[in-house]
Amino acid sequence: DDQGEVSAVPQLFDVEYLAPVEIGTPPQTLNLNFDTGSSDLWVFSSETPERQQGGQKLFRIEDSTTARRLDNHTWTITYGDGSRSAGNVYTDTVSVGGVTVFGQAVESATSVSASFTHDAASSGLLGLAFDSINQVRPNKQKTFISNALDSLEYPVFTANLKKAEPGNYNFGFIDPTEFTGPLSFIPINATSGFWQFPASGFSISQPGNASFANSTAGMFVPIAHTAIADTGTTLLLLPAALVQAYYAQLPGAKTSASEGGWVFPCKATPPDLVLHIGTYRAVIPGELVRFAPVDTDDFETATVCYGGVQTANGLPFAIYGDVFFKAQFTVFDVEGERLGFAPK
Ligand SMILES: Cc1cc(CN)n(C)n1
Repeated sequence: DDQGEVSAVPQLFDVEYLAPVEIGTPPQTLNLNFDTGSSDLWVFSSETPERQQGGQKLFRIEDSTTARRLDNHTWTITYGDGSRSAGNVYTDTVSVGGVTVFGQAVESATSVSASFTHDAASSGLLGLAFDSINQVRPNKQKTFISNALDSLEYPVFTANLKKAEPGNYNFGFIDPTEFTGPLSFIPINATSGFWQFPASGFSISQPGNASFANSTAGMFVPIAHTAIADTGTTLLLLPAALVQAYYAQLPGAKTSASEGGWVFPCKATPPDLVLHIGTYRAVIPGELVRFAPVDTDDFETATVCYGGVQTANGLPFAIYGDVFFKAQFTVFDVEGERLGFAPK
């Protein structure tokens, strides 16, 4: 029974986490953005127009003896940040950390939007949400994890992302050395195609004082919301009322039209944010909220910092992105349709 592990390498200020994927015969290794918020595996390829390339490593379809065109199938996708891509469909052999799928749908980009062109490090995405939201037509295709599931020792994958250093995704097993406390599982609602779950609100705790989080002093603010677990989103996007109440505890925090979100004085230490998910208390350390310097390119000299917690503007749900996964070890239980969280 298969098990696999791939390193998840953060890009500048943890904007995204890329992991190596082997495609074709002989294998071509591309670094892809593992995205639990979408369900398409797409790559920059020999079909991507040169004017839309920006130095990415390409999947050279003609060099793979096992690539097969999926005739009359195409795809087009638009992500929450407005980025888009589209193209043709092939099947080929795909391996991630030693887990191999034969006949995986590999979506070749014949068009990508500017933000993809300008992201030289990412050769595409590997979707880890549910098959129902795959964007290939006329026949939807399965994700890598869906195709690999029966070959895995356990029908799960895990995310262990880190601040400013590589983390890892594991396939088919839960590594107990990657987390400290007990795993707390909650059921998810997969009908949306996302890893969707309810959260009941938040409390604040002073940095490094998680026990304070459960005391009465860390008052619980009952702002219930629906969330999705999305490793392809950089930040923690929460309901405006919750974000407002959190930053109210941080002197000097304000929204900035020019920066497009909440900013605060870099010298301030943000309080820990404790998200209440069922009985689980997900502590997001304040130092993860100090996401990136704004007025200079390093924390030492910057006076204004951009928040890792921002408002989920106009979205039907909150998005628990990489800031969340840097603080919480997460088990994606595909067969059980559950999420497991643990401190680390
Ligand atoms: C490319 C991309 C992926 C995601 C998250 N699913 N976003 C917001 N952008």
